[in-house]
Amino acid sequence: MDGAPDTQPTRADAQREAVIRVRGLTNRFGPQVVHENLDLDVWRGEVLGVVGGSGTGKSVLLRSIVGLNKPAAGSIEVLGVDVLHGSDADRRRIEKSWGVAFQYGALFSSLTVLQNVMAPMREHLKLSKGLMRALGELKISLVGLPLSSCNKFPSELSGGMRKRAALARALALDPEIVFLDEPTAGLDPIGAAAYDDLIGELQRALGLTVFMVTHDLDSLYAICDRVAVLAEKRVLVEGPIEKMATVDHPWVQEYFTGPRARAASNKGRGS
Ligand SMILES: Nc1ncnc2c1ncn2[C@@H]1O[C@H](COP(=O)(O)OP(=O)(O)OP(=O)(O)O)[C@@H](O)[C@H]1O
Repeated sequence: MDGAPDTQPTRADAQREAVIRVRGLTNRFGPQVVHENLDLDVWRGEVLGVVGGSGTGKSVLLRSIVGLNKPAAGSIEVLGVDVLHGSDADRRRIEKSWGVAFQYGALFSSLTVLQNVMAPMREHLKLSKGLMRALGELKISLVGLPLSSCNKFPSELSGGMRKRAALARALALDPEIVFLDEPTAGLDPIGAAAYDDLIGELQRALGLTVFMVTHDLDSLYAICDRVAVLAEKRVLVEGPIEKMATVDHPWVQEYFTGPRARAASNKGRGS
């Protein structure tokens, strides 16, 4: 490994549309530098898996893109809008184009599932209550939750159901891009596989672009079109998962060629 980022644009890249374009991103917390000069493109319609060791800044990257963390330097464009310096109107417009499901759901605990899903509609759309309710129920069905869960509070749901409810809320405004932070963390293997299937199905049916922070090798093999590895404060390497085993870097080697990776790879190929 010569240490150079393996992110040189190819001719195929030039033909794809970057719905997210991150350039020269630097994030610091006091003396700690989390990202330094990080570049990343996310292509329309892909499922991108963002991986890396603990503390490499996967969540900080996600939070920077959706405007919840102010970087020290760099630029971030989502659907052509400058997320860091755009006008308030641009920001509101762009916020309607994405949905975010955080690791622990981050649902409003005092609202029911349906009220949670309706919350972004109340904020961004001028719709009658009846219409919001109908759309909310539709999103709840779409993620495979029974309609009986509409009137439950988050504390009355299982962990897996909470994740689905968070996904329903992320889909509330018919977004083009969905951000998922460790969507299968804490789920049992069957629940995690079912959640992966759901994401894959929704991505295809709705034409979503999915930015997924994950540690889950099964998810990477099952649904990700491309993987971006965060290491050494930047995107060290990106590309199809098959490429990762050839990358000469200790963390990448350990992660992508260990026994868990081999098992996930076999599962992903259906063998
Ligand atoms: N608001 C903050 N204030 C100070 N430090 C922070 C803040 N947010 C994140 N950090 C630090 O930035 C680093 C990257 O955090 P981040 O949560 O992005 O890591 P991660 O790659 O998602 O890790 P994990 O896989 O363990 O979830 C960590 O060292 C974390 O402590």
